[in-house]
Amino acid sequence: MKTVLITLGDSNGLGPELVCRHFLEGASPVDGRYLLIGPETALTWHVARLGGGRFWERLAAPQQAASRDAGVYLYVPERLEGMAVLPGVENVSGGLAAGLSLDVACDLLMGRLAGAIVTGPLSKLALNRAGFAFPGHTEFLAERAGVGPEGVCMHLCGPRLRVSLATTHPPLRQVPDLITRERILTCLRLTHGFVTALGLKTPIAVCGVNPHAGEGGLLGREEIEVVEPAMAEARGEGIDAVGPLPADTVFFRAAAGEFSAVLAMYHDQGLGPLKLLHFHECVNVTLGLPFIRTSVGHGTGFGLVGTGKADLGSFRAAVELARTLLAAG
Ligand SMILES: NC(=O)C1=CN([C@@H]2O[C@H](COP(=O)(O)OP(=O)(O)OC[C@H]3O[C@@H](n4cnc5c(N)ncnc54)[C@H](O)[C@@H]3O)[C@@H](O)[C@H]2O)C=CC1
Ligand SMILES: NCC(=O)COP(=O)(O)O
Repeated sequence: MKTVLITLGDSNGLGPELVCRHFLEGASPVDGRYLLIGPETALTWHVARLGGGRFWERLAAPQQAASRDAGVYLYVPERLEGMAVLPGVENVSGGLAAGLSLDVACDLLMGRLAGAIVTGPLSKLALNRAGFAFPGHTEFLAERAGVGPEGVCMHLCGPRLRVSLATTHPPLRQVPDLITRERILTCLRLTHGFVTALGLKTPIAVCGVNPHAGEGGLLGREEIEVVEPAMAEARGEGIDAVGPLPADTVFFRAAAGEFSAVLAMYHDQGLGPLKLLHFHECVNVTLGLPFIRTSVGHGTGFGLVGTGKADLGSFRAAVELARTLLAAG
């Protein structure tokens, strides 16, 4: 049995609350071995508010999980012991909790003491203010896994729409220069591998960079000079890729079932449509890592913490997908 790690993410964000609700409202007995990583104070705050009981067993060292039965375990990194939590408040402590927890998780994953990680949401700003110079989990995990940001592809999936991103979190001004032939090819290979593993056989659609996919060069030349050559190379490898297609209509077609996934060129081009359709059920998967990583599609939702209004769907879907991918080997 392989361990699934669950990092609480920002200790003041929605992560700890969703973890508590997932296990308190979930089926018993627990369907696998889970190791939670983060400050216990964040969990006890929510358990008290929710009126539940303690549902985890505390471990002195995270490596101990590997020899335990199915159940829910908790490891608290030393510096997070007894840490004060301020649910709903974005501060450096929340970023520190997220960063230190992720660090421990990476050691376990790279040491093959766990097979998958489900990450609770973190604040990119708080993470950086706490001294972790990464734009998000994706880049953090890629570096710690030794594949680097160029070796991974951010992918978010829901029941009808699946979207990969050619670029992750750069400022928009930098995007065109980061869309290279190699980058598109890497994302197409990784997306193809993922949709094939899901048993999907329809083509992958590739978005244009410019309005109307450049309109034959009239509205921009990236499609002709970069995207099309990369796609031709991908097709030579047996990847069924269609496009570049105008991004204003491709998602509508994909949601209707025409494509297995859409490769979008940048964050908001792909995630706006995805979240419009699947906000409460989508899962963020990092393709290209040597282990499985899934996450909620939403962020820290500071304003919702402790109100009881947060939807649990995306978190539940993230855990379920991690388990499915783990079972598939
Ligand atoms: N995987 C991760 O760690 C992610 C982290 N973030 C980070 O989260 C922070 C906050 O980002 P925002 O843009 O405000 O996005 P957000 O997803 O936290 O919030 C956007 C809107 O959705 C609502 N919302 C969020 N989660 C919800 C849930 N489970 N149920 C119902 N409503 C929910 C919020 O109340 C807000 O109105 C930022 O620092 C961002 O970078 C954002 C996305 C993913
Ligand atoms: N909008 C997706 C997102 O920001 C995910 O970031 P990451 O923390 O998973 O890298």
